Amino acid sequence: MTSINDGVCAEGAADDYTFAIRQLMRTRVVDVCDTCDCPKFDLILLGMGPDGHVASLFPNHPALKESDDWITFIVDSPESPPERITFTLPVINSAANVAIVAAGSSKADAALQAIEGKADDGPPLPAGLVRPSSGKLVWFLDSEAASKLGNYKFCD
Ligand SMILES: O=C(O)[C@H](O)[C@@H](O)[C@H](O)[C@H](O)COP(=O)(O)O
Repeated sequence: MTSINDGVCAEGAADDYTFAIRQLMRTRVVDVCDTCDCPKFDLILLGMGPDGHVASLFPNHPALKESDDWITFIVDSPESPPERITFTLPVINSAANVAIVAAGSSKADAALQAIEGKADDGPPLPAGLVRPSSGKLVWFLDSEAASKLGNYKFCD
């Protein structure tokens, strides 16, 4: 378990967390992605906000485009707390397995847009940008969160 250093600023915490992950890769606790230098986690488990954010990657935020750093920081999160650190999309998309869990009707529009890309013409939601390059993505939705999806078979 690697905890976030909350005794430093967000930028320092992101650097410390990156260092910790690098150590885990050196000691082979965490694999390296086959196609890039990112860590390859066995499983990344994500919640999704009603706005479609995952991790602390919010819609239209520049952190969504971060492609150099494994872990980045933000100081202007639209949700409290404003200062956060987050895995970047390249790390999430390097995982062997990614699970996104969403429950409740407040997630229905974002689930539709992320999974089917249909809700509006805006840019893709962060959750819709989760596309593991060689891993598996599984969504876990309750019936309310899945209520706007078409053509899906649901298990009980
Ligand atoms: O501070 C945050 O960014 C949120 O707490 C968050 O990331 C959360 O995981 C989702 O909003 C889904 O949460 P629920 O599944 O509990 O609705």
